[in-house]
Amino acid sequence: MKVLSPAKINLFLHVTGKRADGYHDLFTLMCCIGLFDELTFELTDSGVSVRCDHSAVPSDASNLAHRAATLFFERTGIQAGVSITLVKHIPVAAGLGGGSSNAATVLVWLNNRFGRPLSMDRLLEMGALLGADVPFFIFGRPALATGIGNRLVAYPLLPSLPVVLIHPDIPVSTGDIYKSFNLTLTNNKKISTIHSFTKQTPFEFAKHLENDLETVTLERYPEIGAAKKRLVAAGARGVLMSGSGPAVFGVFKDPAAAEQAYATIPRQTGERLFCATLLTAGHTA
Ligand SMILES: C[C@@](CO)(OP(=O)(O)O)[C@H](O)COP(=O)(O)OP(=O)(O)OC[C@H]1O[C@@H](n2ccc(N)nc2=O)[C@H](O)[C@@H]1O
Ligand SMILES: Nc1ncnc2c1ncn2[C@@H]1O[C@H](COP(=O)(O)OP(=O)(O)O)[C@@H](O)[C@H]1O
Repeated sequence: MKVLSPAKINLFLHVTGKRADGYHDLFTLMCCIGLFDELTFELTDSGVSVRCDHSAVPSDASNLAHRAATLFFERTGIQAGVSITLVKHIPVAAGLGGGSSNAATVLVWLNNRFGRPLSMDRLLEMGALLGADVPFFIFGRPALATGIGNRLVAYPLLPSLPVVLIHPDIPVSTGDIYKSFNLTLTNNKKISTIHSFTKQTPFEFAKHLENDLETVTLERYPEIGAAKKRLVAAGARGVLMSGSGPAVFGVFKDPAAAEQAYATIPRQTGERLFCATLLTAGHTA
């Protein structure tokens, strides 16, 4: 049984506070895009195993797909196992949520396969134990997220536009970026502006695309700013880094403009480009 597991982008990401546990509170708009990993499931009598073709992704019990399946069997008490084959197409540690998406896909698939022993609320709770982005992928629709990214409200007003992604070949650790983030640099001006954006506010690409974590990454990795400039030069209506980076995306007015940009943007060594569409109608894991 083959299932697709999508990437996400953050159309805005505001860091609104730092919590006692070291995590950061966010206000972010997330949407899946049509760039997918592939998971194949085979049910077994017992045990969990994961095979993954990507050298930067573990195949042992630390793989997020493995952790998700183990958690599912532990929490439900179901006596069975699963063998998962994972083919990665989503760049790893890119700010595109690939591992979190895989974990969500596993939880939702197993839950459906075993007759839904877990409610949506339970699934969301379990997802949050695996990673801050996992609940969003379980939720499955464009969403405004608060808390550490786990309190979700559907956002229905995103137009289904195409994006071109550039993934510069730079290793970026989400934890490191948050650790270096200076809350006071970005926070003061914001709180009222941020809270005026609700699920009824139409999204304006010229106005709302903003990611506080760029204050860390653009300074540290000039390649990210340079990639944004190439997207602008190729005609993007707006450009932004996704999540903690290093992937950046440009939003284009139609598929032809995106394909033209994808074909003509000059590539740097090691970098990968992708064309994908915002999955505004949601996706099913
Ligand atoms: C930045 C975002 C935006 O969507 O995405 P990515 O760049 O990872 O895709 C998320 O906040 C990342 O979510 P996720 O990648 O699931 O984070 P986790 O594995 O839970 O956390 C990795 C580390 O980042 C820090 N962290 C994460 C989330 C958060 N709201 N505040 C934090 O300070 C913590 O130090 C944590 O140990
Ligand atoms: N199934 C998985 N897919 C991708 N990365 C995984 C997976 N399981 C564990 N990881 C690890 O999680 C880290 C973050 O990967 P990923 O989810 O792709 O990035 P991001 O947090 O930037 O969205 C990587 O260091 C990777 O080795």
